[in-house]
Amino acid sequence: MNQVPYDGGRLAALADEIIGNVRELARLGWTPATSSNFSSRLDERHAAITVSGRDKGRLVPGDIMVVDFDGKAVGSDHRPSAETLLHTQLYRRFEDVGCILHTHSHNQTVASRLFSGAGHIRLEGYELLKAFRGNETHETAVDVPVLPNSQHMPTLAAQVDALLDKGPMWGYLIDGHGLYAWGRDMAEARRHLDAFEFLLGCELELRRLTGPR
Ligand SMILES: CSCCC(=O)C(=O)COP(=O)(O)O
Ligand SMILES: [Zn+2]
Repeated sequence: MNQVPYDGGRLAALADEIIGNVRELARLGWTPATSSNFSSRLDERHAAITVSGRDKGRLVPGDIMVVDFDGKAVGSDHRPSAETLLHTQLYRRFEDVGCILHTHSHNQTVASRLFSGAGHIRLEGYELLKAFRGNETHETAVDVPVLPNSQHMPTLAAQVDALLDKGPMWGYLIDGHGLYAWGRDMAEARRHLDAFEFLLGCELELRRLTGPR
C-alpha cells in the first residue's frame, strides 16, 4: 500500500471546506475563466491546494492536491497551481497562517489597475477595517500594496517578502491580476477577503461619484 506523509482524513476535511467556500466565491463572480487559487495548511510541511487550470466554480475533491512547502506535488501526478509559491512562502514564513485565498474579482482587478501607479490603495476610516485581525477601531488606515504583475513567481514572492519585512499585512493586490488574502483559518481568510472586496468596491464607487481624491 502507498503511504502518504500526511493525514488523509484532514486532507478530505480541508478539501470539503475549500470546495464549499470556493463555490460561494465563484457564484459571486470572483473566479472567472478558471482563474484564482486556494489552499489550506495541512501540517507543518504540507498544504492542500487547487490543481492548476481547474474551473474553480466546479471543484471536486480530485481538484485539491497536496504540495510540500517547496511547492512539490506529494502523492499526486497533477500540476499544482501556477502560483503555488505565493502560497508556500506564507506557510513557510508564518506558522499561524492556515489558509490563503486568491481571487480575480472585477473590483479587485479594476482597483489594481487604478492604483498601480501609487503602489498601494489606502483604506481609511471605515468601520469594516475592524474585520482585519488586530484592528480595534475604524480610526486607522490599511494600505493595500499593489505589486506589478509577473509570470515569474520568484520575482513576485521576493516583492511580497520585502513588504512583509516592513510589517504585518493580510493581503495584497497584483496589478491587472487580483487579490491575495490570508488568515489563521478559512473563516479568518474569508473575513479578510470579504472585507478587502467590500472596501475596494467602496473606494471605486467613491471615485466614480466624486472623481480622483
Ligand atoms: C486563467 S487565470 C491565469 C492564472 C491565474 O492567475 C490564476 O489565478 C489561476 O492559476 P492556477 O494555475 O492556479 O489555475
Ligand atoms: Zn491569479
